[in-house]
Amino acid sequence: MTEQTIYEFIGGRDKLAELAEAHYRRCTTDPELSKVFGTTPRPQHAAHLADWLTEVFGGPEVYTEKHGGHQALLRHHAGKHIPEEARAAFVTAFIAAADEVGVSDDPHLRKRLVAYLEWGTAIAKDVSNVDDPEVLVSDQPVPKWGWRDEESPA
Ligand code: HEM
Repeated sequence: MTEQTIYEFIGGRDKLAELAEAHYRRCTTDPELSKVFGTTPRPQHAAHLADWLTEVFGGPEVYTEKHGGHQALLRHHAGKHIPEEARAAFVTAFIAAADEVGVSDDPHLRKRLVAYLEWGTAIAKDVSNVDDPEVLVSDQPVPKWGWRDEESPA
């Protein structure tokens, strides 16, 4: 039997879309996060985040097909100057959103989600200190995050 991907285990695109929406609501209302995200939601943000998460967690490669892949994601963070408090708040908000929308509390799933978030937010913070998006060049594919350490790029 083929092992389920994290994408399938969570509940596919619909659950990831719910999660992305709940997370993004927190980004524009949380005191630390709204310093970076602002308080006016951008209409496409949650859907694009859901596409990214879909691809990272082993679903269809929709972020690569529709939104420009890894390099595009890096460039979205250029010049945002993300402070450590906001990076940490992003992780906390994502897990709170997962609870809110009823993502499984399976301990291994939750461990892999936190590991992904810590890894991904550290990169976002790092590249956010680059002001010119053109400087951020990547020929890497969108990372895939599996159930085991050796199945992830960290
Ligand atoms: C795992 C880590 C992260 C992922 C997967 C992620 C994902 C994304 C995506 C998909 C976009 C593009 C949205 C669009 O196309 O409209 C984006 C933009 C953005 N991200 Fe992130 N992000 C991460 C970490 C962070 C962190 C830690 C912060 C700040 C605390 C942050 C702040 C922003 C901002 C300010 C934008 C651009 C403005 C906007 O679209 O609302 N991101 N991010």
